[in-house]
Amino acid sequence: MITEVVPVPTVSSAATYAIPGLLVYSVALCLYRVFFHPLAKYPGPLSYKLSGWPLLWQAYTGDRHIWHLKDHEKYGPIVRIAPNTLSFNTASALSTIYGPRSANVKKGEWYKTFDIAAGSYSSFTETEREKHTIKRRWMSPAFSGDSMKANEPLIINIVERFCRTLKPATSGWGAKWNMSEMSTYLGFDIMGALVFGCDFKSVQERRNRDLANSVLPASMLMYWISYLPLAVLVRPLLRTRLFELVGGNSVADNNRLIDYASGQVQARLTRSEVEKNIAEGRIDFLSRLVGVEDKKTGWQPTIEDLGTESLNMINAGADPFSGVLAGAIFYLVHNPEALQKATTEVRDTFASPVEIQSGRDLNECTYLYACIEETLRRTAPVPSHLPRIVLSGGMDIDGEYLPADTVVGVPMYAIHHNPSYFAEPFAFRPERWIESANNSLESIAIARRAFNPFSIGTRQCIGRNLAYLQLKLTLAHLLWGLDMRLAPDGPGCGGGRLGLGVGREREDEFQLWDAFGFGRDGPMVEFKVHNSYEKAE
Ligand code: HEM
Repeated sequence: MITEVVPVPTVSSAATYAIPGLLVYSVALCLYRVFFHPLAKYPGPLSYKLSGWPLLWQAYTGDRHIWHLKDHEKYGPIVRIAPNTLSFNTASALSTIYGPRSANVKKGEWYKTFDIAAGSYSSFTETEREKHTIKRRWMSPAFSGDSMKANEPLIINIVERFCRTLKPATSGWGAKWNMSEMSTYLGFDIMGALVFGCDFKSVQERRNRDLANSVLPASMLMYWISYLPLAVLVRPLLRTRLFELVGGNSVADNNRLIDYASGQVQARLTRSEVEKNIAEGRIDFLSRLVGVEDKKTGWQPTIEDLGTESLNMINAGADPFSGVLAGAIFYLVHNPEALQKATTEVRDTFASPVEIQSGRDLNECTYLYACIEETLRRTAPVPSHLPRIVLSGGMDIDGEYLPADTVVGVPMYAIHHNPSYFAEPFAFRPERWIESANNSLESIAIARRAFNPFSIGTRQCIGRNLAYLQLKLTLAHLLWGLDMRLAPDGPGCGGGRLGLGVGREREDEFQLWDAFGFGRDGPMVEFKVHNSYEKAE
């Protein structure tokens, strides 16, 4: 009997077909992306049009915001920054994309990786609009005016402790402090107290600094990983040992933070426990969220929802505040005239530190407020895009029709340094926010339209008022009690310098390493006790 021999494909014969096939596919894809793609007509470097890898690299290095600014300077208000992504640098695009509830966009794929390791999406990363509306409703009471008022004494207490830690024991200038580090601990202590009701004292004691120090590296890691073209494949690996081995300390840190948050949730699992806590005066944000049912839909948070949300409040709440505080101190010590004006205003307004609290007097510190606004402009904590994806039906932005699935965004650092909205954008000028003979209401309104450190619209920061309160209270207490100056050997730390990288040359610019919350260092600052501080004690 003759048996028919069926040829078995060998590795080499498979490669004979696969390699040319892959080459043809790649060439066809490149040609399509450059010449036939719906975004083909928009300007941008060729490498951006071909693949998303340049964007990923920029996110990985922390330089993305600088690239966006440079690309807009070179190519104009609309730049194609990845095959499917457009960046806009106009106030009109900002309000079209992020402003109205009816805007035909939702949060992009990027968000689906950021905090999924904790088991659920938070109000920050939820991309589905209806689900987000429910979560936002759920969170709102924690951020209400009443809640702010109830929590203010707690914040003031932690801020006063912070000032006492920085205060030198003698009458001269004291030790130098790295204000990025100290602000990180302050931000963590405040959010730890508000969210979990825990007094970490990481400003004063080293024992809990590991947890505080893990927030930013974990966020920076997840920031660029979420831009991986195949991030969807990475998501299931995020909590595995393999990922810890590959990602190193930042992954381990992220996991430790997740475990801490879920431990706190476990401790409050029943509403009756929570009621007991509240009765005993423990009304932390987490306690407000446990066991609450959405009246309109009947939705109730799962354990994972609670864990992710509390983690999100630490990530989203602590670090942006800390970065902005360090930035404000950087700009004040580098701009003695502004420091002098803000200090005089605070000291003239308040006769003693107990008077420094929310209310009319604090609101009337207009120069202090202008310093905060100017810092938020220069050091927006999310310096690049908040990516939004166009939904079915497409949408018009700045007169351009964009089809569904296009990713769009306005990079904050670029628009905050756009001279069409901010004259001399690289100057620290709090005066630009105050009406005067040299600064009309109209030029302030133009600036305001492009100013969006907390984003705008339905997805804008829920902690905005809390963040302003924290910034005002901290700066007012610091300026009231202490004189501050750049440490004599401090120049160079925190600012730009030649050799630090393209766009990082300005010595008087606080350097940001792009992420959600940004990487930073310095300034190195010394403090001296102001007379009236001594009298008040
Ligand atoms: C200076 C301080 C802060 C800045 C500049 C800031 C900035 C932002 C920005 C730009 C967003 C929008 C993110 C996006 O669209 O992807 C956001 C969202 C958010 N922020 Fe803040 N933030 C600050 C402080 C806080 C604080 C203190 C909290 C309190 C927990 C907080 C909680 C949140 C939450 C929960 C979201 C998600 C909101 C939503 O999508 O509904 N942030 N923040």
